[in-house]
Amino acid sequence: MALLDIKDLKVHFYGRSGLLSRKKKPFKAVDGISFCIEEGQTYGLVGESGSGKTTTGRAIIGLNPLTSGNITFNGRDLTMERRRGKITFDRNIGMIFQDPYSSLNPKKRVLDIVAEPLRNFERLSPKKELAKVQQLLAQVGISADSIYKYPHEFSGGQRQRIGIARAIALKPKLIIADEPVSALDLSVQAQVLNFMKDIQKELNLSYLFISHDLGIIKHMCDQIGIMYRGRYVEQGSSDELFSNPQHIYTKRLLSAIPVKEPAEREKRAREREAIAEEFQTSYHRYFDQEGLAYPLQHIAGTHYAAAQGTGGR
Ligand SMILES: Nc1ncnc2c1ncn2[C@@H]1O[C@H](COP(=O)(O)OP(=O)(O)OP(=O)(O)O)[C@@H](O)[C@H]1O
Repeated sequence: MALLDIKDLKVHFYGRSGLLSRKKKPFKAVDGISFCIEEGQTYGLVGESGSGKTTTGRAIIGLNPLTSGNITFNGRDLTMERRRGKITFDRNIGMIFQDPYSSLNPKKRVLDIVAEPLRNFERLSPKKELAKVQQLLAQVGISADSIYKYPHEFSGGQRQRIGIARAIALKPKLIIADEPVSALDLSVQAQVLNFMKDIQKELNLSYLFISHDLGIIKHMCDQIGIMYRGRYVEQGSSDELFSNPQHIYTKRLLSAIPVKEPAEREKRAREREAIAEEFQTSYHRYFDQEGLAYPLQHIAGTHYAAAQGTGGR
């Protein structure tokens, strides 16, 4: 059984449709996505800004209410438990946020930041709590004497490590990492990503890795879902999606990845032109009149169709 099983997840926000209108029109931030994450694996959610990636992550962790759909995690139906008011947050799901500069409270010491989940879920004596925080900091490569410092005294990469220490404090099985390195310099990005991989092995963690950067997604993820305006256009293994994309939107995203070699750059520019032409001529096959991606079963031969047992390659 998968560690996390998401079925037909919908998160709609309600706002007024116009200044004079009383009718509330739903904004479908997430509109029926399904995927699974296996233990120890990394699942990447990719898409342009506003495609619904963060909303999906927040819904899974319990920060956004679901409109409909089901979340089964670690053998438990979280949707049902939340509906009955039994739980809001599951201690087995941690979160790493995008911006280590704003996600750590500047007024709190490292000790209080990292100890926060422990204080919410475990009642440790001050001595045990101190030892635990020191051990967590050692695990992420921050010296134990940093506990009384404040976030501004650290570099961006160090702050993200402190965020990771907080995320792993309760030994979660799943971490939702929402653009965890996009606010960092390129050289620091690689360090933090490799560190995330190391700690994944050490703790047998699964990641839901949210990013708009396909290069990073390729480096990190086993399975990938491509989102567009709240829906999936395609999902599959990292190898499949990068070597044989099916949906025109995926092809467009891939063709936009920068390349270093001048000869490759020319080839890529030609591919981009061909894809732009295909996009114009076959748009109706992939998108409805409002420009929304068709539910994927409608596209013959996609990875998604195969995964749903409704046909496919
Ligand atoms: N609480 C809310 N109320 C109304 N609309 C919202 C709310 N939260 C998110 N949205 C809208 O839902 C859409 C999806 O947002 P979301 O942040 O999930 O996208 P994203 O793919 O993560 O983009 P980004 O990479 O820019 O964070 C956006 O249009 C956003 O404005």
